[in-house]
Amino acid sequence: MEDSHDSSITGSQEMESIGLSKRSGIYLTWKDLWVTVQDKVGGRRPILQGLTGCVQPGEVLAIMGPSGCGKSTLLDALAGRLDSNTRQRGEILVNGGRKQLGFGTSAYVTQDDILMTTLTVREAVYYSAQLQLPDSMSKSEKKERAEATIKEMGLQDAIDTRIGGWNVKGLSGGQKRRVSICIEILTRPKLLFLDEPTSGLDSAASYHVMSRIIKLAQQDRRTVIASIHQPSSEVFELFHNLCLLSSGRTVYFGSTSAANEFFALNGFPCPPMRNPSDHYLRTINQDFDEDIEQGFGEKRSTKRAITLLVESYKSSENFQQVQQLVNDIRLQINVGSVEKTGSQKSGFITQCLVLTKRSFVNMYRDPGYYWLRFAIYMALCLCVGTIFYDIGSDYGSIQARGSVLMFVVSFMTFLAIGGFPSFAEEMKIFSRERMNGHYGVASFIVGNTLSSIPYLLLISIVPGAMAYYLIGLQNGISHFAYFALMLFACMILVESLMMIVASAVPNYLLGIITGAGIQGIMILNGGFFRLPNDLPRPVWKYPGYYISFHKYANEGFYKNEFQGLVFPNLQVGGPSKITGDEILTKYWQMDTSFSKWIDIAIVFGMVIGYRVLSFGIVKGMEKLKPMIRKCLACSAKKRTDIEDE
Ligand SMILES: Nc1ncnc2c1ncn2[C@@H]1O[C@H](COP(=O)(O)OP(=O)(O)OP(=O)(O)O)[C@@H](O)[C@H]1O
Repeated sequence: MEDSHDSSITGSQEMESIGLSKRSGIYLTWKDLWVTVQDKVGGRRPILQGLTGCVQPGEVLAIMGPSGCGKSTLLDALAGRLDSNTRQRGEILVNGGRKQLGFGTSAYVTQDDILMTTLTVREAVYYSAQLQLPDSMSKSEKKERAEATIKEMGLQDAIDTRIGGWNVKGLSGGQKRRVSICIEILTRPKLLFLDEPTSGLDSAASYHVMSRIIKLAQQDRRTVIASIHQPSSEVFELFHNLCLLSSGRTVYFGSTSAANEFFALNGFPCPPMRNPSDHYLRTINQDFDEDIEQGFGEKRSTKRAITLLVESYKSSENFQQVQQLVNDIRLQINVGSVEKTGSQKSGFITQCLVLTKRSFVNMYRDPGYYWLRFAIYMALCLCVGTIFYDIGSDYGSIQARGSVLMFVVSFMTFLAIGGFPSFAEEMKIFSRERMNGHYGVASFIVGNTLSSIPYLLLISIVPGAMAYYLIGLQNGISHFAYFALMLFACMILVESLMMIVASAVPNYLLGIITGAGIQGIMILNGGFFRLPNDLPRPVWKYPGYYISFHKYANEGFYKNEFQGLVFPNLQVGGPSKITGDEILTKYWQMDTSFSKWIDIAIVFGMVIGYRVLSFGIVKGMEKLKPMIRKCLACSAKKRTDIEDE
């Protein structure tokens, strides 16, 4: 049976091999592609083992195989998105050259639907259109493109339905999948990667979605690669070529129509009335190793069946043809010919405005972002206001004022951490959109900052006023204005701190713990629990004291409250009255040589510093990841060369 392998594949491929250089579109080839990860004992475990293949304009390639066989890894490797802990070896060429796939050239639809759950389908796609499509397109053109794409994906009936999340039931899983696809095909990219585009869709929806994607591919000679789990026979037939993997090895690469013949000739004919793709997957799934029925009533173990098929493919004429085609593409395609379809994206100002608006709407609709916090602040301020009600101006009120202000600086600002889960969700969306090049890091930071200002102002003013006037802190609107402004500055600072944490620690539970820990240290260093002069002095006071924003916030709040007031002095032997300035220097050991406005300016300066730092971290990570991967690939290559010698 094995002798007949070559002849079984001959003639089954309908790949182009002549006149490639005259063709437009994207030719993607990969040759001897290996991807490895570190295993538990310090060695390297291969995920992809020497894969070779190609995909051409107008074609849709299906990557299939059992769960964990490396489908997503192959997609990620081809799209240049592998994790930094993986190492890649082999050659991936775009139109015959080592080109970076940029915005407008390629798009990637991830397996998880990371969408803004508070938006409707129309809003999600339209905001995305505004971000991705160039400023040269009018608003109405962008709207039209968004609506046409929604229609293409069969979502017109759900157009005004919210995507839905933990608090609101919205779209079904399959509809969310289609929204994700809509967003990525808005720019009509020349190369499209789809990770499980039909997961969660029923067979009719899968068919319609895939046939629309295939139409898109053929319309403008787009190149499409999709990993797919369990296509129905109708969907399977839509694909032009199939890359069948098992444990990172190629079992079959060639036209979908010839796969049946390949399996039959190797002794695994597809039984009548069975979906061919189900048959292939069952034949090569070794997770539940069972005997596979071979032709003529014979049975073989799955492992043996896979080895046989892999070896058979390697020695087949089909494999030679694929290699030949990969070489032809490399030699004939003009390296510089990567066309960019929508390479022009919206400008910085448009991105900032759209992101501000989108984020503002999301914050308004997501109760977990600010509204819950607003309610808690109201309750807290009512509590603080009643506990410290009408604080008076006797000697005992000095300590009480200090305590209540410290509570405001530490706990009330600490609570800003509560919005972190919602913020982490927004960061996930940012990461997906950023990976696909929809907009820049700076636009995101500006958008997030501007959209949060109205909510933070509201929280500082309304509950703040309730607490301020119930307690009876220093009279005068300018004093209250300073109090509210400093509270606002502290809250936006904590949010900026959490932005840094989220850039470095994307998991929100870990993020909350990290953020809470950092704030705990800062509170301790703020100069209240241990007065400034009593702090240890390794070099110049305790360094944490200067880094902690609580120091400046405390100073600002205290100066605002105490300066201008006079209290009776009950200390034996002292004068009968004590001024606010004396309290600041003697009791609280604060530096009064500069004004409270300097303190607030320092806090606002820290806000800017923190936001710039998060920009730097995100940018740095983006730059660092490819560098690390490049270095690792180089060292892996050197090691292999040495081993070969
Ligand atoms: N960055 C990584 N670090 C460690 N292991 C990884 C990494 N990426 C992938 N793997 C492992 O490689 C194997 C293949 O993973 P991959 O996600 O590519 O499979 P898949 O075929 O897409 O699976 P599924 O169909 O279930 O999504 C899995 O065992 C996975 O755990």
